[in-house]
Amino acid sequence: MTQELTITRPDDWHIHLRDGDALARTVPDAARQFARTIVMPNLVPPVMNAEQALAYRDRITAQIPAGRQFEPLMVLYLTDNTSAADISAARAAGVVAGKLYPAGATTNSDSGVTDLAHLYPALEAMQREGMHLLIHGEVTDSGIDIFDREKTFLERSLAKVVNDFPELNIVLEHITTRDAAEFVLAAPANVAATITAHHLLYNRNHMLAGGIRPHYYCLPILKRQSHQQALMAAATSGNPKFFLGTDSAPHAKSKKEAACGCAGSYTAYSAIELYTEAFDAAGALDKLEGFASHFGADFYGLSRNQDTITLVRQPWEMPSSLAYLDEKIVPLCAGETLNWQVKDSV
Ligand SMILES: NC(=O)N[C@@H](CC(=O)O)C(=O)O
Ligand SMILES: [Zn+2]
Ligand SMILES: [Zn+2]
Repeated sequence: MTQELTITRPDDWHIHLRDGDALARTVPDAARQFARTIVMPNLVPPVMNAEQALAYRDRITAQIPAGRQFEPLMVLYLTDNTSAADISAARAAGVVAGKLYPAGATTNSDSGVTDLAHLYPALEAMQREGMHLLIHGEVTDSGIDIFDREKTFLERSLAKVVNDFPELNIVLEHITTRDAAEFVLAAPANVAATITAHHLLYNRNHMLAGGIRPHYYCLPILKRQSHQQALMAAATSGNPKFFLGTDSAPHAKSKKEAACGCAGSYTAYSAIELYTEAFDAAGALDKLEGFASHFGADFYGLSRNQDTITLVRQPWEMPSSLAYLDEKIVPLCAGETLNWQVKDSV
């Protein structure tokens, strides 16, 4: 049995750090493991131009613990009104990607795109400037069952975007279905996907059987076990189209444990340990480094990290809650025993 595993330091290609006082929790948690993170722009109000992205980046970097190397990579929130000029200005400011939220699909997506046709000038500019397109891939049609919204998005929208922008680098974020994994596999090399730790470890039974467990509630929602298995197969396949994106999405305890709870699971506290747990269970620890530390950087055209982290098999208990804003947040796997731990990480 492997007792210790040293890998290139990983990056997180999809994270929600939030803003203001939340950054004191989220930035140190992420920086403990990751060298770089792709920072989601769904703030209130969203990060819609270069100036806002730069100001947000400064608020994040102010929270990096002394002595840590951590680079937030900024993302523009795309709206119906995002212009080619907005894209050029963002690119010039170092923004690496634009994020497509179909309006109403998820947390803070009200300003998102109502019709893809509105986005075509921005997508043309992104393709020209070499800026990546990141997608929350779900339809918002209330007539479509929530468990089918990702699959329907592939058919109704993604196929057309991939076809119309052959030079645009596209990341289908936080995939949750066999259909999405197959779509990405069949697509050209400019289409990739991130996979979360929770979609590898869990399926909808964990959320709904024997009681409703709100901390597993995230979007796109957990699917049936056969989809979980397909995601595990994709993540451990060694195919560089699939890489790590935690989608760690903090919501305070009272907002999760509520009659109408928020969508999002907080995994940043121990994300790499959760992924290691999943890869270990699949007997695929040798595939973790590519997925967590190489393929994302390669897809973004960035150099791989030079330093390493070491994971040790040493059981520990996830705290039942953590300080967050002026209350608490419940990390995924609260109170449970995890087998893997990052060595010397504090
Ligand atoms: N994943 C989630 O359930 N929630 C995310 C938004 C998102 O990534 O869709 C959030 O910002 O809370
Ligand atoms: Zn999303
Ligand atoms: Zn997200």
